[in-house]
Amino acid sequence: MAEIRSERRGKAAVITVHDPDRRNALTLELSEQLAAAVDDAERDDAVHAVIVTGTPPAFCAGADLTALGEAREQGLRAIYHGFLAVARCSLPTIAAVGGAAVGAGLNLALAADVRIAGPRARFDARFLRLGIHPGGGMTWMLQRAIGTQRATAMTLFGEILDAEAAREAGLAHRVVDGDHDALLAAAVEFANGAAEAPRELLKTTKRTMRHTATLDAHADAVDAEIVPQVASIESPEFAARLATMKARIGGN
Ligand SMILES: C/C=C/C(=O)SCCNC(=O)CCNC(=O)[C@H](O)C(C)(C)COP(=O)(O)OP(=O)(O)OC[C@H]1O[C@@H](n2cnc3c(N)ncnc32)[C@H](O)[C@@H]1OP(=O)(O)O
Repeated sequence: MAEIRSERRGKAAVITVHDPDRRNALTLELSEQLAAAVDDAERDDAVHAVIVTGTPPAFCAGADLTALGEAREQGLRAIYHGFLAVARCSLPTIAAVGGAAVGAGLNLALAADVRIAGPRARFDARFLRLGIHPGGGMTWMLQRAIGTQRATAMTLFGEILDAEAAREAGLAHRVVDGDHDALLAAAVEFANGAAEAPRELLKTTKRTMRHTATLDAHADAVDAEIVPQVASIESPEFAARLATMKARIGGN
């Protein structure tokens, strides 16, 4: 049965698009469930990071082709609802890409902060070859992720990147050898890097990063960081951690 599966692994929420027989193609129902699963994870105070993946062999084959011909603005926006929830998630997000990420499936991968690829990952913009204009913010996300030249190669020239090419382009942060379990284990281990940080601080810092990425001047970034930085120094969480650190290094 096509469904979104959600589980907790330590402080990571693992959200899986599960419809392997149809290569995890996004229906309206799956997109709706995906958005709900991301919202659930954000509401769960035990969750510090969100991992999205697809049941092998594909990551996500994009929009459901059987319904795409009938889709108009509302339908398209409904398909995008799922990966846009990933894109606006306040917690750090990882896409564990084990197979083909095509069209809206590439968007789902791009919506995450970090992509970890398995050896069979393939990143395929596809839209134009299908005769459809890119949507869901792909032209924006892809240029931000890998720059205009590489984004143009994928979008206008149809270049498909395998795992290694994606890593070289900076589209994949890491490539992990092995099967889907190994990929997921690596994604969970990576997510553990966010487990020790205070949850609210993760969220504030992610918000700051989004903002400073839009700034031109270094000095404006210093200004943007100073208020949340002072707030963090005034927090009981910092006082406790500082005391622990001082005790460990032998200070007073
Ligand atoms: C607004 C958004 C627009 C977009 O997202 S544009 C992009 C739309 N997506 C596509 O064009 C991708 C189409 N699919 C593929 O290219 C391939 O598949 C894959 C590379 C993803 C995987 O290849 P392989 O592993 O060889 O699988 P297989 O034999 O092609 O397909 C297996 C079954 O999966 C169904 N399927 C695949 N993609 C979709 C889809 N996007 N929507 C609906 N069904 C899909 C097929 O039909 C078939 O089904 P059956 O076994 O019954 O013949």
